[in-house]
Order: sequence, then structure tokens, then C-alpha cells
Amino acid sequence: MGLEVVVEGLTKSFGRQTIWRDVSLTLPAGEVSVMLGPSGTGKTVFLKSLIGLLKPERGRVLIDGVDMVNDPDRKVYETRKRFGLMFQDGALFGSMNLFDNIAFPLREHTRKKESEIRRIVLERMEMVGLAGQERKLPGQISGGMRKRAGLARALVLDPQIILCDEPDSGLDPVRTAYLSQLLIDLNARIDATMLIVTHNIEIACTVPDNIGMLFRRDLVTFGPREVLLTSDEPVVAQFLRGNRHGPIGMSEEKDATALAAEARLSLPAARVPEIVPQLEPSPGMPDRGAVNRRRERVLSMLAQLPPAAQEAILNSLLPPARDGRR
Ligand SMILES: Nc1ncnc2c1ncn2[C@@H]1O[C@H](COP(=O)(O)OP(=O)(O)OP(=O)(O)O)[C@@H](O)[C@H]1O
Repeated sequence: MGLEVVVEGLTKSFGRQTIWRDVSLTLPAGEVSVMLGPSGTGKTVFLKSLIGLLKPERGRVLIDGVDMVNDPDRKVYETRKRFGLMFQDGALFGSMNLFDNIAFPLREHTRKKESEIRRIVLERMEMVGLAGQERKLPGQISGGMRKRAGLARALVLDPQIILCDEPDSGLDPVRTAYLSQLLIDLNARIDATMLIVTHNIEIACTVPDNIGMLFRRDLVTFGPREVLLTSDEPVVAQFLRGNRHGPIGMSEEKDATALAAEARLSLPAARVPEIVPQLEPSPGMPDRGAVNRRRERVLSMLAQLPPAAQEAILNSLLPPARDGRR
């Protein structure tokens, strides 16, 4: 099963620019979480801090007893091997074919025989729908295929935690829907803890068990998906609706004058997305182990959640009616 990731009081700056401060959250073991946030709010910096590639000034990131911020490099390096990382562009080597790209971490970090490497690489390529494409170069395949190749490479060392940085960037809506299903199927198959950074509302509404959001140097919220999806926080509502009106501006924050002018206008209400059911694994896939664990966890915290989130959670636990509605 995946590992729990506990983040406590994390603060990161570059020089005088504070990226975010005092961020605390727990990625529950084996569950899928999404981190939302407008461009430039430090989502990628957050991912890099989890794996110890960037060092926040304050706070801890605890994974199986190792603190990725403060422990010696040797321990951090060992724990990093338990992560699988999927970067925005797949981060493939352009001169290597897909097989060699995906085999790279195995050849670099293990002493496995070539026959074993071949078995693992072909299995992971099959998992992400790339069977038969081993000899293609990254330049000869589509962006979506490159992303799936990046995902296959992230899987070869059997990671217990998978971090995906904007897996949907550059994909059309149909390919994004396939990718969402692939991420859920993957979670069902390997039960890894997953954190996906994205701007994509479709992914946020259908894939994760938990959702968080970074804005203006703070973690606005992190918790069961129903909390953010029913939130009436202006920044959350604006982000979910993809609306110009609200605290998020072109350069991340609007100044007080612009906000006051907006408040004086009476603006048409934008469409509020409904809570849609979370994706389930494809037919033939195992059930997700995370579902039962999450149900117990969320029910134990129910009384502390806002009323709208409580209602949405209880509705989601009801058996579907004959017409498929809850
Ligand atoms: N190594 C670095 N040195 C200095 N500043 C950095 C460094 N890495 C990131 N930053 C700054 O940190 C801020 C957050 O960047 P980050 O890439 O994490 O944002 P993001 O939320 O992932 O954005 P996007 O959604 O556009 O990818 C930006 O202002 C960026 O310029």
C-alpha cells in the first residue's frame, strides 16, 4: 500500500519572495489527492519540496519516519526512491526510444538483469496503453503518448507515492478524460498514494478523494473532495467556475481597487459545477482499496466538516437509485 505523507508547518521562500507559508496537510495512504491553484502559486515548488529537491526554510515532510526537509541527504535520497514522478512534458530523453526511456530508472538504480528489466518495462507500457510502441522516439509520438510514457517510467520502481505535475497540460478534453480514468485504474492496481497538481476542473471534480488549493501564499483548504466542491469561499468558487470575477486576477492577485469596483457591479451568476460522482475503476480492474479506508476516515471526521460537505458525503454513500441517480 502507499505511504502517508505528513506535511507540517511548511514555509518556502526564494530570497524575499514567500511562495507559501505554514502549509500543513496529510496525504492519506493510498488515496488520490489533487492540489489546485492559480498559476504561480507554488504548486510545483510544493511537489519538489515533498521529494526534498527544494528545501523549505521551516516545517517538516514526514514519510515513514524520514523528514524530507531536515534529515541528512543520504536518508532523503533513499526515501526519494519510493516516489514516482510524472513531469508536465514527460521529461523523456529525445534520443532514446520509449523502451530505453522507461527502462532508464531500472538500469540506473537497480542491478536487475536485462530480461527482468524487459518484463517490467513491457508490463508498465501495457498498463498505460503503450504496448507495441517500444521503438518509437519521443519526437515521433503525440503529447498524450509522451505523458503516458512519462507515467510508465514513473512506475517502474514500484513507487508507493506518485506525484503528477499537470498531467493534463496540452491534452484535449477527450485525452484528459482517458488520462483521468488511467489514473484511477492505476490507483486501483497499485494502491499508491497519489498527488496530482492541476488547473483542470474536470480532473479535480472526477478523480481525487481529497482536494487542496493554494492561493496567496496560503493553503486555502485541504480535505475530502466534498469540502472544496461545496465551498463558498470566493477564491474557490471563482476557480471552479473559471470566472473572471473574484479575487484571482491576471497576475494572481487583484488589488483592492479592482475588487471594490467589481463589487459595485451586479454581475451575472456563473454556472456552478454540480458534484459529480467520482470515477470508478474500469471493468476488469480490482476495486480501489482506498475507498473503504477513506469512508471510515471521512465518517470519523464528519462532524467537523461544513454542513454542505457533510450532506454531499452522506449522499455519496447512499446506494445509487435504479436510474443511476443518488
Ligand atoms: N528555483 C527557483 N528560484 C526562484 N524562484 C523560483 C524557483 N522555482 C520557482 N520559483 C518561483 O516560485 C513561484 C511559484 O512557481 P511554481 O512553478 O511552483 O508555480 P505553479 O503554481 O506550479 O505555477 P503553474 O501552475 O503556472 O505551473 C513562481 O513565482 C516562480 O517564479
